[in-house]
Amino acid sequence: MGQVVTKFLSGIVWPKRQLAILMLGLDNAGKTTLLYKLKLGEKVTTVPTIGFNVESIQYRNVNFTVWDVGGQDKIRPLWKYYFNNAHGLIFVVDSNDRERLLEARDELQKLLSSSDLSVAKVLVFANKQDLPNVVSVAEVTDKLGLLAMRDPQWFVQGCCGTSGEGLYEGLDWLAAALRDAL
Ligand SMILES: Nc1nc2c(ncn2[C@@H]2O[C@H](COP(=O)(O)OP(=O)(O)OP(=O)(O)O)[C@@H](O)[C@H]2O)c(=O)[nH]1
Ligand SMILES: [Mg+2]
Repeated sequence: MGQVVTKFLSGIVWPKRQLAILMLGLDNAGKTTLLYKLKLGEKVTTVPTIGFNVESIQYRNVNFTVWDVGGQDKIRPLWKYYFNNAHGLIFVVDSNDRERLLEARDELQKLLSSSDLSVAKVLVFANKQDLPNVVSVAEVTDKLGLLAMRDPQWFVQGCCGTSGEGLYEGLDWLAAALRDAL
């Protein structure tokens, strides 16, 4: 009974914040893996996403609605249909895919220069940090051209979508950075 009352009261005193997050990145970056690690706490077997997945993730006092959209080059033109009302962007990079870091940079820069996407904050997940020949978080930051960018505010978090390492640190930054959003 006491627990029920406490839960009820905490809902009144600290209502849950709702944040809509768009998650994009090249194909094979690990977006869907990361989404379901956060949602289910386990590593799922994925297939390339044709279309999107959407899940709500409760973390601390925030309800994140995360839209994970397929990243294959042929379907990237569809990203713009998901821009509406996103508070923040999560851009996922395969840190083990050196050859495609420039392609990732081009896609990210295109997104951020689009007048249709008006996100205030960008969290970059430098994913697959468990692999042996991975590019460091500092190098990912440099290669994506972020150092010269002030607006929107960004943060790069190293992570491993399969083990979950780093994922909640990223969400902590996003929740704090978007504190005034809603
Ligand atoms: N070693 C390692 N593999 C990962 C990690 N995250 C994802 N993967 C693997 O990378 C592959 C692609 O993952 P997905 O989550 O399907 O990639 P995606 O970004 O959703 O790809 P699209 O849907 O095509 O845009 C899968 O085989 C995952 O198991 C990670 O942190 N480390
Ligand atoms: Mg996917």
